[in-house]
Amino acid sequence: MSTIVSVQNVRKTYDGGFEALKGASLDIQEGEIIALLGPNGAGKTTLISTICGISSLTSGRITVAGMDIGLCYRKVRAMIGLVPQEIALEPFETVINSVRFSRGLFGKAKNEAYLDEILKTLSLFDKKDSKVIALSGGMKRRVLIAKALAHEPKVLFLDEPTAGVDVELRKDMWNTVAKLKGQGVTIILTTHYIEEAEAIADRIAVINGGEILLVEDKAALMARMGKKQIRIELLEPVQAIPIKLAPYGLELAPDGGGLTYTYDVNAERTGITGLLNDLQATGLQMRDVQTQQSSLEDIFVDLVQEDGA
Ligand SMILES: Nc1ncnc2c1ncn2[C@@H]1O[C@H](COP(=O)(O)OP(=O)(O)OP(=O)(O)O)[C@@H](O)[C@H]1O
Repeated sequence: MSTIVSVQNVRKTYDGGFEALKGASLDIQEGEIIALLGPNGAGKTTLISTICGISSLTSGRITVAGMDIGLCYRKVRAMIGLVPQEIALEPFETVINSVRFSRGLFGKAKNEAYLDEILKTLSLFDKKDSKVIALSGGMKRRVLIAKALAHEPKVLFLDEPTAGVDVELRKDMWNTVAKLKGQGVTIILTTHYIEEAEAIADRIAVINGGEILLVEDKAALMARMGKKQIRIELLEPVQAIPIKLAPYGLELAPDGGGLTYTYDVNAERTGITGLLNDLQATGLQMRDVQTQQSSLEDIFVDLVQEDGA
Protein backbone atom coordinates (compact mmCIF):
# COMPACT_ATOMS: atom_id res chain seq x y z
CA MET A 1 0.00 0.00 0.00
CA SER A 2 1.18 3.52 -0.65
CA THR A 3 0.54 6.70 1.28
CA ILE A 4 -2.22 8.82 -0.27
CA VAL A 5 -2.58 11.51 2.41
CA SER A 6 0.39 12.67 4.43
CA VAL A 7 -0.02 15.05 7.36
CA GLN A 8 3.31 16.25 8.67
CA ASN A 9 3.67 18.10 11.94
CA VAL A 10 0.57 20.23 11.41
CA ARG A 11 -0.28 23.01 13.81
CA LYS A 12 -3.45 25.04 13.68
CA THR A 13 -4.05 28.11 15.80
CA TYR A 14 -7.47 29.71 15.38
CA ASP A 15 -7.92 33.48 15.36
CA GLY A 16 -8.15 34.26 19.03
CA GLY A 17 -5.11 32.15 19.81
CA PHE A 18 -6.55 28.68 20.49
CA GLU A 19 -4.20 25.95 19.28
CA ALA A 20 -6.46 23.14 18.05
CA LEU A 21 -3.69 21.05 16.42
CA LYS A 22 -0.31 20.77 18.11
CA GLY A 23 1.98 19.13 15.61
CA ALA A 24 -0.24 16.33 14.26
CA SER A 25 1.36 13.78 11.93
CA LEU A 26 -0.49 10.99 10.17
CA ASP A 27 0.00 8.95 7.00
CA ILE A 28 -3.13 7.52 5.41
CA GLN A 29 -2.67 4.52 3.13
CA GLU A 30 -4.42 4.20 -0.21
CA GLY A 31 -7.51 2.00 0.02
CA GLU A 32 -7.79 1.80 3.79
CA ILE A 33 -10.53 2.80 6.19
CA ILE A 34 -9.04 4.76 9.04
CA ALA A 35 -11.11 5.89 12.02
CA LEU A 36 -10.17 9.06 13.83
CA LEU A 37 -11.31 8.77 17.43
CA GLY A 38 -11.18 11.42 20.09
CA PRO A 39 -13.33 13.12 22.70
CA ASN A 40 -15.29 16.33 21.97
CA GLY A 41 -12.99 19.16 21.02
CA ALA A 42 -10.00 16.87 20.38
CA GLY A 43 -9.37 18.40 16.95
CA LYS A 44 -10.91 15.81 14.61
CA THR A 45 -12.95 18.24 12.52
CA THR A 46 -10.08 20.73 12.50
CA LEU A 47 -7.74 18.05 11.15
CA ILE A 48 -10.20 17.03 8.44
CA SER A 49 -10.84 20.66 7.50
CA THR A 50 -7.13 21.37 7.12
CA ILE A 51 -6.63 18.28 4.93
CA CYS A 52 -9.57 19.34 2.77
CA GLY A 53 -8.19 22.86 2.52
CA ILE A 54 -11.27 24.42 4.15
CA SER A 55 -9.21 25.62 7.07
CA SER A 56 -5.65 26.92 6.64
CA LEU A 57 -2.78 25.43 8.59
CA THR A 58 -0.55 27.53 10.78
CA SER A 59 2.51 25.36 10.12
CA GLY A 60 3.43 21.92 8.86
CA ARG A 61 2.63 20.27 5.54
CA ILE A 62 -0.16 18.21 4.02
CA THR A 63 0.13 16.31 0.76
CA VAL A 64 -2.47 14.29 -1.12
CA ALA A 65 -1.12 11.92 -3.77
CA GLY A 66 2.19 13.74 -3.36
CA MET A 67 0.70 17.19 -4.07
CA ASP A 68 0.98 19.96 -1.50
CA ILE A 69 -2.47 21.16 -0.41
CA GLY A 70 -1.31 24.78 -0.30
CA LEU A 71 0.37 24.74 -3.70
CA CYS A 72 -2.09 22.54 -5.63
CA TYR A 73 -5.36 23.30 -3.87
CA ARG A 74 -7.74 22.75 -6.80
CA LYS A 75 -6.15 19.49 -7.90
CA VAL A 76 -6.07 18.17 -4.37
CA ARG A 77 -9.62 19.26 -3.61
CA ALA A 78 -10.85 17.46 -6.74
CA MET A 79 -9.46 14.22 -5.31
CA ILE A 80 -11.35 14.62 -2.03
CA GLY A 81 -14.97 14.07 -1.09
CA LEU A 82 -16.16 15.49 2.21
CA VAL A 83 -19.29 14.48 4.08
CA PRO A 84 -19.77 17.16 6.71
CA GLN A 85 -21.24 16.69 10.17
CA GLU A 86 -24.05 19.16 9.59
CA ILE A 87 -26.77 18.34 7.09
CA ALA A 88 -26.72 21.27 4.65
CA LEU A 89 -28.88 20.54 1.61
CA GLU A 90 -31.14 22.48 -0.70
CA PRO A 91 -34.54 21.28 0.59
CA PHE A 92 -36.63 21.80 -2.56
CA GLU A 93 -34.10 20.26 -4.96
CA THR A 94 -34.44 16.65 -6.07
CA VAL A 95 -31.87 14.08 -4.99
CA ILE A 96 -30.45 13.64 -8.49
CA ASN A 97 -30.19 17.36 -9.15
CA SER A 98 -28.37 17.89 -5.85
CA VAL A 99 -25.87 15.22 -6.84
CA ARG A 100 -25.51 16.57 -10.42
CA PHE A 101 -24.85 20.02 -8.99
CA SER A 102 -21.99 18.71 -6.81
CA ARG A 103 -20.40 17.01 -9.82
CA GLY A 104 -20.74 20.20 -11.84
CA LEU A 105 -18.89 22.19 -9.18
CA PHE A 106 -15.75 20.26 -10.00
CA GLY A 107 -16.16 20.81 -13.72
CA LYS A 108 -16.55 17.08 -14.39
CA ALA A 109 -18.24 15.99 -17.62
CA LYS A 110 -21.77 14.63 -17.25
CA ASN A 111 -21.95 10.96 -16.37
CA GLU A 112 -25.48 9.93 -15.50
CA ALA A 113 -24.58 6.25 -15.41
CA TYR A 114 -21.98 6.92 -12.70
CA LEU A 115 -24.41 9.02 -10.64
CA ASP A 116 -27.08 6.31 -10.93
CA GLU A 117 -24.51 3.80 -9.74
CA ILE A 118 -23.76 5.91 -6.64
CA LEU A 119 -27.46 6.25 -5.87
CA LYS A 120 -27.83 2.48 -6.18
CA THR A 121 -24.85 1.82 -3.89
CA LEU A 122 -26.43 4.12 -1.31
CA SER A 123 -29.92 2.61 -1.74
CA LEU A 124 -31.16 6.01 -2.90
CA PHE A 125 -32.01 5.15 -6.47
CA ASP A 126 -35.76 4.91 -5.91
CA LYS A 127 -35.63 8.39 -4.30
CA LYS A 128 -33.79 9.86 -7.28
CA ASP A 129 -36.59 12.27 -8.18
CA SER A 130 -37.82 12.94 -4.64
CA LYS A 131 -37.33 16.36 -3.14
CA VAL A 132 -34.74 16.41 -0.35
CA ILE A 133 -37.29 17.88 2.08
CA ALA A 134 -39.38 14.72 1.80
CA LEU A 135 -36.54 12.41 2.92
CA SER A 136 -35.88 11.02 6.40
CA GLY A 137 -32.80 12.18 8.32
CA GLY A 138 -30.94 8.96 7.48
CA MET A 139 -31.72 9.36 3.78
CA LYS A 140 -30.50 12.96 3.87
CA ARG A 141 -27.20 11.69 5.26
CA ARG A 142 -26.95 9.35 2.29
CA VAL A 143 -27.57 12.26 -0.07
CA LEU A 144 -24.62 14.02 1.58
CA ILE A 145 -22.48 10.98 0.83
CA ALA A 146 -23.76 10.82 -2.76
CA LYS A 147 -22.90 14.50 -3.24
CA ALA A 148 -19.44 13.94 -1.80
CA LEU A 149 -18.87 11.06 -4.23
CA ALA A 150 -20.34 12.80 -7.28
CA HIS A 151 -17.00 13.99 -8.66
CA GLU A 152 -15.33 10.56 -8.30
CA PRO A 153 -12.98 11.40 -5.41
CA LYS A 154 -10.17 9.04 -4.42
CA VAL A 155 -10.38 9.97 -0.75
CA LEU A 156 -13.59 10.31 1.21
CA PHE A 157 -13.87 12.03 4.59
CA LEU A 158 -16.88 11.13 6.68
CA ASP A 159 -17.31 13.39 9.69
CA GLU A 160 -19.61 11.50 12.05
CA PRO A 161 -21.64 9.92 9.27
CA THR A 162 -24.05 8.09 11.54
CA ALA A 163 -24.69 10.71 14.23
CA GLY A 164 -28.37 10.43 15.14
CA VAL A 165 -28.96 7.53 12.76
CA ASP A 166 -30.78 4.44 14.09
CA VAL A 167 -28.98 1.14 14.60
CA GLU A 168 -30.32 -0.54 11.48
CA LEU A 169 -29.47 2.33 9.17
CA ARG A 170 -26.06 2.63 10.83
CA LYS A 171 -25.31 -0.97 9.88
CA ASP A 172 -26.50 -0.22 6.35
CA MET A 173 -24.06 2.68 6.24
CA TRP A 174 -21.27 0.39 7.38
CA ASN A 175 -22.04 -1.90 4.45
CA THR A 176 -22.02 1.08 2.13
CA VAL A 177 -18.64 2.19 3.43
CA ALA A 178 -17.31 -1.34 2.93
CA LYS A 179 -18.63 -1.27 -0.67
CA LEU A 180 -16.89 2.04 -1.33
CA LYS A 181 -13.66 0.63 0.02
CA GLY A 182 -14.17 -2.30 -2.35
CA GLN A 183 -14.33 0.24 -5.18
CA GLY A 184 -10.91 1.55 -4.14
CA VAL A 185 -11.97 4.68 -2.21
CA THR A 186 -9.78 5.57 0.78
CA ILE A 187 -11.99 6.46 3.74
CA ILE A 188 -11.30 8.61 6.78
CA LEU A 189 -14.02 8.51 9.35
CA THR A 190 -14.60 10.35 12.59
CA THR A 191 -17.06 8.86 15.00
CA HIS A 192 -18.21 8.89 18.57
CA TYR A 193 -19.58 5.38 18.19
CA ILE A 194 -16.54 3.35 18.98
CA GLU A 195 -18.26 0.15 17.96
CA GLU A 196 -18.46 1.76 14.50
CA ALA A 197 -14.68 2.01 14.35
CA GLU A 198 -14.41 -1.51 15.74
CA ALA A 199 -16.76 -2.78 13.03
CA ILE A 200 -15.34 -1.13 9.93
CA ALA A 201 -11.91 0.46 10.37
CA ASP A 202 -8.64 -1.11 9.28
CA ARG A 203 -6.64 1.30 11.41
CA ILE A 204 -7.40 3.51 14.37
CA ALA A 205 -5.96 6.94 15.08
CA VAL A 206 -6.62 8.43 18.50
CA ILE A 207 -6.46 12.21 18.85
CA ASN A 208 -6.70 14.17 22.09
CA GLY A 209 -5.96 17.81 22.84
CA GLY A 210 -4.76 18.44 19.27
CA GLU A 211 -2.18 15.64 19.39
CA ILE A 212 -2.29 12.21 17.77
CA LEU A 213 -1.75 9.73 20.57
CA LEU A 214 -1.45 6.68 18.38
CA VAL A 215 -2.11 5.25 14.94
CA GLU A 216 -2.30 1.50 14.79
CA ASP A 217 -3.80 -1.44 13.01
CA LYS A 218 -7.11 -2.14 14.76
CA ALA A 219 -6.53 -5.82 15.35
CA ALA A 220 -2.97 -5.20 16.59
CA LEU A 221 -4.16 -2.45 18.92
CA MET A 222 -6.86 -4.64 20.39
CA ALA A 223 -4.39 -7.46 20.86
CA ARG A 224 -1.70 -5.18 22.32
CA MET A 225 -3.84 -3.24 24.75
CA GLY A 226 -6.67 -5.64 25.28
CA LYS A 227 -7.17 -7.38 28.58
CA LYS A 228 -9.14 -10.52 29.15
CA GLN A 229 -11.13 -11.34 32.20
CA ILE A 230 -12.37 -14.58 33.66
CA ARG A 231 -15.35 -14.41 35.95
CA ILE A 232 -15.82 -17.37 38.22
CA GLU A 233 -19.26 -17.79 39.74
CA LEU A 234 -19.07 -19.61 43.07
CA LEU A 235 -21.54 -22.19 44.26
CA GLU A 236 -21.49 -20.63 47.74
CA PRO A 237 -20.65 -16.96 48.40
CA VAL A 238 -17.49 -16.14 50.38
CA GLN A 239 -16.77 -13.29 52.83
CA ALA A 240 -13.23 -12.71 51.60
CA ILE A 241 -10.74 -13.92 49.00
CA PRO A 242 -8.80 -16.91 50.43
CA ILE A 243 -5.14 -16.09 51.24
CA LYS A 244 -3.95 -18.78 48.81
CA LEU A 245 -5.52 -16.82 45.95
CA ALA A 246 -4.00 -13.45 46.97
CA PRO A 247 -1.21 -13.53 44.30
CA TYR A 248 -3.81 -13.41 41.51
CA GLY A 249 -5.17 -9.94 42.37
CA LEU A 250 -8.75 -11.16 42.11
CA GLU A 251 -11.75 -8.94 42.51
CA LEU A 252 -14.56 -10.17 44.73
CA ALA A 253 -18.13 -9.37 43.65
CA PRO A 254 -20.02 -7.26 46.24
CA ASP A 255 -22.33 -10.20 47.02
CA GLY A 256 -19.33 -12.53 47.47
CA GLY A 257 -20.67 -14.83 44.76
CA GLY A 258 -18.04 -14.26 42.07
CA LEU A 259 -14.34 -13.74 41.52
CA THR A 260 -12.89 -11.83 38.57
CA TYR A 261 -9.37 -12.45 37.29
CA THR A 262 -7.86 -9.99 34.78
CA TYR A 263 -4.94 -11.05 32.65
CA ASP A 264 -2.90 -9.80 29.74
CA VAL A 265 -3.89 -11.40 26.44
CA ASN A 266 -0.30 -11.33 25.23
CA ALA A 267 1.43 -12.58 28.37
CA GLU A 268 3.46 -15.73 27.90
CA ARG A 269 1.74 -17.27 30.91
CA THR A 270 -1.81 -16.24 31.70
CA GLY A 271 -1.82 -17.86 35.13
CA ILE A 272 -5.19 -19.46 34.48
CA THR A 273 -4.11 -23.03 35.12
CA GLY A 274 -2.48 -22.07 38.42
CA LEU A 275 -5.54 -20.11 39.46
CA LEU A 276 -7.91 -22.98 38.75
CA ASN A 277 -5.65 -25.45 40.58
CA ASP A 278 -5.30 -23.14 43.58
CA LEU A 279 -9.02 -22.49 43.58
CA GLN A 280 -9.66 -26.22 43.76
CA ALA A 281 -7.14 -26.51 46.62
CA THR A 282 -9.12 -23.93 48.64
CA GLY A 283 -12.18 -26.15 48.35
CA LEU A 284 -14.28 -23.46 46.67
CA GLN A 285 -16.66 -24.83 44.08
CA MET A 286 -17.48 -23.19 40.77
CA ARG A 287 -21.00 -22.76 39.43
CA ASP A 288 -19.96 -21.19 36.12
CA VAL A 289 -17.02 -19.59 34.31
CA GLN A 290 -17.21 -16.77 31.75
CA THR A 291 -14.54 -14.92 29.82
CA GLN A 292 -14.72 -11.46 28.33
CA GLN A 293 -12.29 -9.35 26.33
CA SER A 294 -11.96 -5.57 26.53
CA SER A 295 -13.56 -3.71 23.66
CA LEU A 296 -12.02 -0.94 21.62
CA GLU A 297 -14.11 1.39 23.76
CA ASP A 298 -12.37 0.23 26.97
CA ILE A 299 -8.99 0.72 25.30
CA PHE A 300 -9.95 4.17 24.02
CA VAL A 301 -11.21 5.36 27.40
CA ASP A 302 -7.99 4.12 29.08
CA LEU A 303 -5.82 5.89 26.49
CA VAL A 304 -7.60 9.22 26.75
CA GLN A 305 -7.71 9.08 30.55
CA GLU A 306 -4.01 8.27 30.74
CA ASP A 307 -3.26 11.18 28.41
CA GLY A 308 -5.29 13.59 30.54
CA ALA A 309 -3.84 12.27 33.82
N1 LIG B 1 -13.39 28.46 14.20
C1 LIG B 1 -12.90 28.24 15.41
N2 LIG B 1 -12.40 29.23 16.16
C2 LIG B 1 -11.87 29.01 17.39
N3 LIG B 1 -11.80 27.77 17.96
C3 LIG B 1 -12.29 26.75 17.27
C4 LIG B 1 -12.87 26.92 15.96
N4 LIG B 1 -13.27 25.70 15.51
C5 LIG B 1 -12.97 24.81 16.49
N5 LIG B 1 -12.39 25.44 17.55
C6 LIG B 1 -11.88 24.81 18.77
O1 LIG B 1 -10.89 23.87 18.45
C7 LIG B 1 -11.02 22.69 19.23
C8 LIG B 1 -11.15 21.47 18.35
O2 LIG B 1 -12.41 21.52 17.68
P1 LIG B 1 -12.86 20.41 16.64
O3 LIG B 1 -14.20 20.81 16.12
O4 LIG B 1 -11.77 20.17 15.68
O5 LIG B 1 -13.00 19.14 17.60
P2 LIG B 1 -13.65 17.72 17.33
O6 LIG B 1 -12.66 16.72 17.80
O7 LIG B 1 -14.13 17.62 15.93
O8 LIG B 1 -14.89 17.79 18.33
P3 LIG B 1 -16.36 17.11 18.24
O9 LIG B 1 -16.16 15.69 18.56
O10 LIG B 1 -17.07 17.84 19.36
O11 LIG B 1 -16.92 17.39 16.89
C9 LIG B 1 -12.21 22.92 20.16
O12 LIG B 1 -11.73 23.37 21.41
C10 LIG B 1 -12.99 24.00 19.46
O13 LIG B 1 -13.69 24.80 20.39
